[in-house]
Amino acid sequence: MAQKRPFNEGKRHFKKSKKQKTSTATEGSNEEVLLADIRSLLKDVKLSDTEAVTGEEVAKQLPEIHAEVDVTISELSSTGDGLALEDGQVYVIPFATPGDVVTARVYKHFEEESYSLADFVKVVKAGEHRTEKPKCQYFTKCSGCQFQHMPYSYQLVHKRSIVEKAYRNFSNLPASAVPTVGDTIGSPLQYGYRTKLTPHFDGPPGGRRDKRHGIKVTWPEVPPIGFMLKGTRKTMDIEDCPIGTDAVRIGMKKERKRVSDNIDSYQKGATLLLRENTERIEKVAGMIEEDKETESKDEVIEDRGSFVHRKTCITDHKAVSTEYVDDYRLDNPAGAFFQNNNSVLPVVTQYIRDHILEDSLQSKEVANGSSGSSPKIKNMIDAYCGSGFFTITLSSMFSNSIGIDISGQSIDFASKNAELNNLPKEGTHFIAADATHLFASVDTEKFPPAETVVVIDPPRKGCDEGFIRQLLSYGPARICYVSCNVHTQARDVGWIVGGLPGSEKLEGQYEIESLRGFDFFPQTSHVEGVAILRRKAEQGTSSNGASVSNTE
Ligand SMILES: C[S@@+](CC[C@H](N)C(=O)[O-])C[C@H]1O[C@@H](n2cnc3c(N)ncnc32)[C@H](O)[C@@H]1O
Repeated sequence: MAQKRPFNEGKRHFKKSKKQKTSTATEGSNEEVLLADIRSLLKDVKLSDTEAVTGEEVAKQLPEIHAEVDVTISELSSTGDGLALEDGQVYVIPFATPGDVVTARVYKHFEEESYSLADFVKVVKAGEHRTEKPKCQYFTKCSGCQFQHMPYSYQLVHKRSIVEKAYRNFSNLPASAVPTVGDTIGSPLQYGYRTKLTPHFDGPPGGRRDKRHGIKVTWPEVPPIGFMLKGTRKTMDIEDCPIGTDAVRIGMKKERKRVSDNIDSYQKGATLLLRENTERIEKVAGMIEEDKETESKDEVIEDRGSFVHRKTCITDHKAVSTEYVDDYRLDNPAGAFFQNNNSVLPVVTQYIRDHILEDSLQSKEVANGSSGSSPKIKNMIDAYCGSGFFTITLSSMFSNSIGIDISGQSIDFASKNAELNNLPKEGTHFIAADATHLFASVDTEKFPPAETVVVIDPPRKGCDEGFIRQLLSYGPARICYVSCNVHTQARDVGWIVGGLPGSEKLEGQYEIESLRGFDFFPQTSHVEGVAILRRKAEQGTSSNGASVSNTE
């Protein structure tokens, strides 16, 4: 049992501060995001009396490494950790909530940056947001989830603040340029939502050396198969993961058994794929009851109105997985990127449909049922399109679309998906290339910027400057930027609105119309950001491109 010890008690647990090298954070990384939160928490801390008197920085007394301290959590960081401020040092402790008093075991000091990393040991006194019984037996050990002990409503409130802070800390924009962040839209499923899990196992001790020397690798025992043990590089054994869908959880049990039974056939560690696959069958009377009776242990039957969804788990990276978003069918290479929370996808696509044209002449016409002139925005460019998720689910709104993705395999599937969903061939095109080459391929006669919306959904690192520069030169009427990393999204949106360094003439063309998070990842600290931007009206022109008279 960890010993309870109030913070700062007992000198033997403290050591003199030594200068340590500061972390080398990259843009949008966890370290950088955490540092921004730490700096803002420290900002209000006044200099200690001694510092004020001597003008010298006095070496701080910090707990010895591995010492246990009791601290009070004052806030949650954007990385999902509890932050406690004690004597000018911030303690970063996972699995804690604001108001908690927790015992934590310190394992690393960053003295220049005035923060320390610590493992969560136990709750001494629960804060008001620690109300939920975690559904997973591995919670606080596995590194996958951070929030199972918090009510879902509070998770959403916290995720809104993550979006707010991202734009405050990383967009470089004045507060006046950032609209009020909307409430986070929740996921219909808060557990049982992940359609893909990738547990792994490590090779046996000495396995690499044996392999190098041509010796057959031997396994003294079946290794732990699961996810990372929090705060370590070790894999922990995980039998079940309640954020996975039922089909994926069934697959996990089967795969674990298969690997255990065949461990000697592996020469090294491996990552396993568990990807849900859906077969949609038209429902006939009595089918559900019949299917439930004959339902095998490997499948899950779901009643979807006029259809039945038969769900199974794919483990072969090269197989094709199918899922449905509303009535759109999306096929994908099972091992390639596809959104992981199917339950929230109809919600986000409907939101984008409702807002992508807002404020334009077109949306007013649609709302009034009038159609004096032809709709203004007719085209969509889907940058970082993967297997065409946005092109396909938004296709009813546009007559022309073009998608680009660096993965040739995803582009092949995007074309197949367009066909599967009956998108018009002449109006739908996909290119396999780096997104930076996108605008060179866009025919501005077919895609006039004033009649085009660009949807951007890049990987976590965001877009690069080259892409943003070309986007600004092209100048579409509207931009919808979707991202699983709101920090790099904030940086990129900052460039789009405020201009890139050295591109002064492209500054100030855009304004942010709306910003909000969607909870694609319940129980974790991740949030998906959706930012809608519009091109500002040029002088003498309204935002919808119509001429504006200067006379009343
Ligand atoms: C977050 S995924 C989005 C995919 C798709 N929009 C969806 O929702 O399924 C990001 C995509 O960016 C692609 N990608 C990564 N780097 C790229 C680049 N430099 N140019 C174009 N596509 C890129 C990846 O292949 C991946 O499909």
